Amino acid sequence: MPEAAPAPILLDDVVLSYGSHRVLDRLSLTVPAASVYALLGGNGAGKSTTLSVLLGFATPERGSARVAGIDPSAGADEARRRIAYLPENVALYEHLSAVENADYLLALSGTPRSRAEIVAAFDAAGLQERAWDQRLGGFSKGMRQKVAIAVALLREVPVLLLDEPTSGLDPRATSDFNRLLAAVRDRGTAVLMVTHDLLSAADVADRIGFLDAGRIVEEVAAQGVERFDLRALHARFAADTVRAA
Ligand SMILES: Nc1ncnc2c1ncn2[C@@H]1O[C@H](COP(=O)(O)OP(=O)(O)OP(=O)(O)O)[C@@H](O)[C@H]1O
Repeated sequence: MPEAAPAPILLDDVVLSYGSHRVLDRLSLTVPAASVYALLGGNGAGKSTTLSVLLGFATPERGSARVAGIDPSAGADEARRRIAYLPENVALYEHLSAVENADYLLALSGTPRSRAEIVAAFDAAGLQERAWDQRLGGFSKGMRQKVAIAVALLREVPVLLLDEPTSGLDPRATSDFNRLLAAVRDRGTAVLMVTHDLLSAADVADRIGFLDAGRIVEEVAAQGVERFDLRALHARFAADTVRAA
């Protein structure tokens, strides 16, 4: 039987300190292809640092990280080519239209696409047609995310990293976003989402991990129709955020 491909996102026993402050403390997590992992935790728990390790901006002093089989601390460019990363506020070119942004970003990443392909991806991401040729200046956070996700879809990367994607989104935009994320997952992408938004995590994640002082203290997987026990999740999350405060 052929060996199963390794999960696109792997952290194994990762330790990382800033000075004497141990920020990631033997952190291990796995995100298989075609799944969404929500990483929850209070302020300072180490969520953004976890993304920095995968992006090759921070190097673990112990343990290992792999992005589609690549060690980001040894080959950051190689790893980043396989990642679409959406920071909390997606950075795009304000004076360019949505299509021009996508065209430019795709050319930069070495994956040029035609206008027809770009607008088809916008359509799939739920960006309304009247926005396609508008400058980004007046776009909401939700619209910017749709442009960025459309670019990610066109790059066909195996890994999507998201930092607080639903902060500042209204409930309708949040639910649109969660639907889009589920569609990206269903195309086979491994999605790691760092968030404080428990409801959104419960809505879209296949697995939720609670990060506290740099280590996963509990992991729960979606099960059955209810998926998660929201009350139990909330109590767990509140315990972590109180400890971090
Ligand atoms: N470059 C850095 N130099 C020194 N300390 C850092 C650096 N980056 C992060 N830290 C510290 O590491 C800890 C974890 O930070 P991190 O940003 O990963 O937390 P977080 O879980 O994303 O928090 P938040 O929810 O507030 O964004 C914090 O105490 C932070 O002050």
